[in-house]
Amino acid sequence: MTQDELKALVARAAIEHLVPGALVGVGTGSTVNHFIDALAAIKDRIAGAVSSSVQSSERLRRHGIPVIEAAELSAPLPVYVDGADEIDHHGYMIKGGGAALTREKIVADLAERFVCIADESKLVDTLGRFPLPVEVIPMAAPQIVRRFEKLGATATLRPGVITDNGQPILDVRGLKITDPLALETEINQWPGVVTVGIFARHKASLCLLGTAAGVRTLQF
Ligand SMILES: O=C[C@H](O)[C@H](O)[C@H](O)COP(=O)(O)O
Repeated sequence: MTQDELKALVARAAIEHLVPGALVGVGTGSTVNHFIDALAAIKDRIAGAVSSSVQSSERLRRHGIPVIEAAELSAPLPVYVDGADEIDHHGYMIKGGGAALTREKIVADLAERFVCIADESKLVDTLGRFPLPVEVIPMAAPQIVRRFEKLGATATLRPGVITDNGQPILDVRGLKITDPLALETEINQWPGVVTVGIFARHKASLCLLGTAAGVRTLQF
């Protein structure tokens, strides 16, 4: 199976984890695009979607799936479904390869369960091979770059990319992520950081991993 077929496989499998009649939180990316397409087939069985990006909202609406603003929610979402750039054996993730990390973390924070859908190439022993995305306030970018240098890493602005929130993204290479929770907490405290793409406080509850042998379910 191709990587894209594995993504489609886990996207379809995620439908089984939704709560009938409820809203569903929807992430962003190529794997989630397959999930949105699968959602279209059962749209009468959900109340609608809370989206994490302009891109996902547009795709949801094209399928006739109602999109509800996160700010309008008065109760938690039972489930949030999203992809990842990397996921480890604890359910900790790196996200933001598609620059949607801030809204993804906001919607994930509204949900009781995070169902990660990914092909098997995303499973790693230690996070950090994928460059860590960090959304930043532009005037703070140089000092944030220097802070990463002190940690032995290199941070560069992602060329030509501005997020849905109007901010740039730094991609950080060479970072040792031995303790994702501690590193997420530390980077969150740096002035000018909007969102760091470590999802440790908002880790996956479950991962549906696409493998050549079928869907492998990891519980965390
Ligand atoms: O900003 C983008 C998101 O964090 C995506 O969920 C992540 O990049 C994975 O995307 P894909 O499913 O395209 O590999």
